[in-house]
Amino acid sequence: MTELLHLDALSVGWPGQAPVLADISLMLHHGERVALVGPNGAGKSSLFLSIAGVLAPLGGQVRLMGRQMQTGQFLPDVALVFQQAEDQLFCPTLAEDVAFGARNMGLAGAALDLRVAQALAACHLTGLATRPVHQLSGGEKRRACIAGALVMQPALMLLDEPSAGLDLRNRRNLMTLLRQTGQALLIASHDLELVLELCPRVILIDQGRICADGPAREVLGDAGLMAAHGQEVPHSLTPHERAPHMHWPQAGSGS
Ligand SMILES: Nc1ncnc2c1ncn2[C@@H]1O[C@H](COP(=O)(O)OP(=O)(O)OP(=O)(O)O)[C@@H](O)[C@H]1O
Repeated sequence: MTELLHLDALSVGWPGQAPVLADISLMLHHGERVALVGPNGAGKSSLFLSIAGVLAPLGGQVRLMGRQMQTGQFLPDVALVFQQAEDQLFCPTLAEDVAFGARNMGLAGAALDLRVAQALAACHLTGLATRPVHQLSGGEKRRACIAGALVMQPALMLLDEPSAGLDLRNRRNLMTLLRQTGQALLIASHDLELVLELCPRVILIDQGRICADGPAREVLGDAGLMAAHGQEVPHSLTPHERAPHMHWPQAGSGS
C-alpha cells in the first residue's frame, strides 16, 4: 500500500481558543478504511476541516500524496462530507448540488451527467434529482452529501457521521456502498457498530491527542469503548502492558 495522507505534528484549533488537538501525526494509505472515534468535542470535525483545507492548522502539516495542502486550496483528491448537511448543500436542486464538486473539477456534458446519475443511484436518490435541496428529509440530505462526495471519485473521503439520521435500510445500504468503494475512507462516527463492520483500523482521540491507533478490536476493547463514549476509564481496565502505545484518558485526568 502506498502513502496517501500524512499528518505531521498537526495542531488544530479555533481562533481565540486553546488548541483542540496538538501534535497529531498519522499516515493513511491508498484504499485504507480508518475510523476516527472520540467523545463529543474531541476534535474529529475540526481535524477533518483542517485536512480538507477549510480550517488553517495551528502548526504542523497535512500532506496528500506527498504534496503539502494549503488552506483554501480544495483538491479534487479529497472530499469532505460535512457533519451538518446544511453546511454542504446549497444548490437549487439535488442534481445540481451533487454535480457541484465534479463540475468544479472541469467535468461537463454527458460525462458529468453520467457521474451524477451514478452517484445518485449509489445513494438511492435517483427519483429525487430535481427536488429542491431544502425540501429533502434529514436522511435524504445526509445521502445527498455522500453523493456529492462520491461524484468527485476522490482518493480520500472524509465522512463526518455518515450514518447519523439514517434508517436501518439506508444505513445498511451505506455500509455496503462504503465497503465496496476502493477509495480511502476516514470516518468519524459514534456508530461503533458501523465502525467495527467497516474499518479494520481505529484511531481514538481524546483530551487533545491520539489515545490509541491500531486494529479496531484492540482499540475498541473495554477501555476504548468507554473512552469513545466519553466515559472515564478506570485503571483496572487500562491495558498498558498489552498495548503500551495507548494512552487512555483516565479518571481525574480530564478537563
Ligand atoms: N466553528 C467553531 N468555532 C469555534 N469553536 C468550534 C467551532 N467548531 C467546533 N468548535 C469547538 O472545537 C471543539 C471540537 O469540536 P469538534 O466539532 O471538532 O468535535 P467533535 O469531536 O467532532 O465532536 P462531536 O462528536 O460532538 O461531533 C469543541 O470544543 C467545539 O466547541
